[in-house]
Amino acid sequence: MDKFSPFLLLSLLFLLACQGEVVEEKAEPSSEEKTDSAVSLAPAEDTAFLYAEARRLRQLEIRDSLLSLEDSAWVDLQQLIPQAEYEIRYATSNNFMELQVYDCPGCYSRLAVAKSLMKVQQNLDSIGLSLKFFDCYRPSSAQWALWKKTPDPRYVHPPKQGSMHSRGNALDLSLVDSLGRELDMGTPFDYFGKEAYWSYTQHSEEVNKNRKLLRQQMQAAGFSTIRTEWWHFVYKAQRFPLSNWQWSCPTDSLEPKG
Ligand SMILES: C[C@@H](N)C(=O)N[C@H](C)C(=O)O
Ligand SMILES: [Zn+2]
Repeated sequence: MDKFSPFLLLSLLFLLACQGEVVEEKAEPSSEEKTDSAVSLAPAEDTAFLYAEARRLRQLEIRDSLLSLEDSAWVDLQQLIPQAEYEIRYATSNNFMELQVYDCPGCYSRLAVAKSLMKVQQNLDSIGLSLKFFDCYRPSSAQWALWKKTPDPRYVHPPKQGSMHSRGNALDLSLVDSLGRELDMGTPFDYFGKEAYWSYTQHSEEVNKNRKLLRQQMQAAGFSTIRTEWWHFVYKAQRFPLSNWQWSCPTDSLEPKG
């Protein structure tokens, strides 16, 4: 486990104290248990509870520290929106490149953008749905790689101008139900064709309803769409500078790409 802050340690001590009270209420121990009592610790389930509680407090602490940063700070969306799904496709070979582009998965945005996404997720919580992220911040170098494969501005933003993803302003995402199943949006993510356009009229009622819900939720939180990709959303209130910042990867995830 990570280092504990004094706050966290105090919380744990408090929890341990409470734990003591509960133990006293338990039935008289057997003679065998009495013999062991000098060395016995809390039962396994109590220890698991303490660890879970310590983890929860640590997550709250991380979340609060991220939320106190400046609007342009890079923040990890998995820390701020843990209930969402994350399948960062360019960290796998399951994408239109058929190649792993990122060394490891990461879903980052600017803090201002993340705060709006938190509002979207909060609304979705009340109807049993969640966001599912396919791509978030994308370093400029990765945008060049995508452009080399598909130099078509309808589907990949020219890297010379810079993608909104490389500003930390854009996200590629969909919706999932409470079992993590994607809602039908008519095409897969990164389907480069007319069926992915907002204007395509031949989809089923179900697809139209799902797309409308996604667009309404995102627009209400300050995001705009682009004509050709139902999954791509851009935060409008601020336009951040282009970046080639790279998130760090756990050392054991740095396996050869291919
Ligand atoms: C490549 C696709 N996922 C995407 O994000 N396209 C937009 C237009 C971009 O490259 O910024
Ligand atoms: Zn996009």
